[in-house]
Amino acid sequence: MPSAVSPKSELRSHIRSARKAMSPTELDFSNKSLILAFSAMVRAASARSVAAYVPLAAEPGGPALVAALAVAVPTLLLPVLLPSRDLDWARYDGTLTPGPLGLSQPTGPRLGVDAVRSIDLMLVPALAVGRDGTRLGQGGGSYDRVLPRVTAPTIALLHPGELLPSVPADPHDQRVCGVVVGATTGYETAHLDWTKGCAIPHYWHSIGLSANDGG
Ligand SMILES: Nc1nc2c(c(=O)[nH]1)N(C=O)[C@@H](CNc1ccc(C(=O)N[C@@H](CCC(=O)O)C(=O)O)cc1)CN2
Ligand SMILES: Nc1ncnc2c1ncn2[C@@H]1O[C@H](COP(=O)(O)OP(=O)(O)OP(=O)(O)O)[C@@H](O)[C@H]1O
Repeated sequence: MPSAVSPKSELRSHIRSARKAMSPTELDFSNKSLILAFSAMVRAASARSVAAYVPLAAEPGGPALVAALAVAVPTLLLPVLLPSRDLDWARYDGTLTPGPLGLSQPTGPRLGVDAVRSIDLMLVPALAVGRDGTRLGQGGGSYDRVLPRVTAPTIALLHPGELLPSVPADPHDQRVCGVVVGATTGYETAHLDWTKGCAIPHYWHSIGLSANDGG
């Protein structure tokens, strides 16, 4: 008999449990190293407009991510979940309000689903990413709708252990260009990696992005 639990939901439960099991110190090290690494990427890219997300509990980046990005770029777009599960966008203006599914959302004017077409860099939430860039998200399919609109480099932030040889994929799944994997201890820096299918912008070689062949 086929299993009632899909490979994707099995992996989601596994990662969610692993995130819950991280100690406050591990979370803090990982989140700080991710913020440092992504801030370096923003500087190297001279990015002026970044789309990101407001991390849920234990999601990579943590509670300090939004404030750190807001001082690093003039325009920070954050998602607003639509009833269709597509994402609208609004500029972060210093205020957030509770939204559905425990999300915190921006309160400014909605810019429309196409606002991400003109950004310089996108941070994408993920539970896990495969070496070929395939991304496992929370299961709403939101970023599978969003990513085809984005021409800017798309980067997922991950905690240690969440970059996997492969993740279960459906035909609709969209890939990310790169991943930043947080460090477990205060002595390490986050590891930056590039996935198959995207050209590495030349300026990022200088900050230690390693390419791989997706294998
Ligand atoms: N921080 C963040 N914002 C985001 C997303 C995301 O993955 N993370 N999204 C990505 O598309 C969109 C919202 N979609 C979501 C779909 C499902 C769940 C969800 O199932 N949440 C779990 C709790 C997860 C947790 O705490 O880690 C739940 O409700 O039980 C959350 C967001 C837009 N904003
Ligand atoms: N482009 C799309 N348009 C409409 N529905 C879609 C699209 N892409 C995916 N979906 C729907 O979304 C559902 C969830 O997809 P999936 O499990 O890949 O989500 P996810 O990428 O993990 O979630 P998220 O992006 O919200 O974090 C799929 O079963 C599919 O029906």
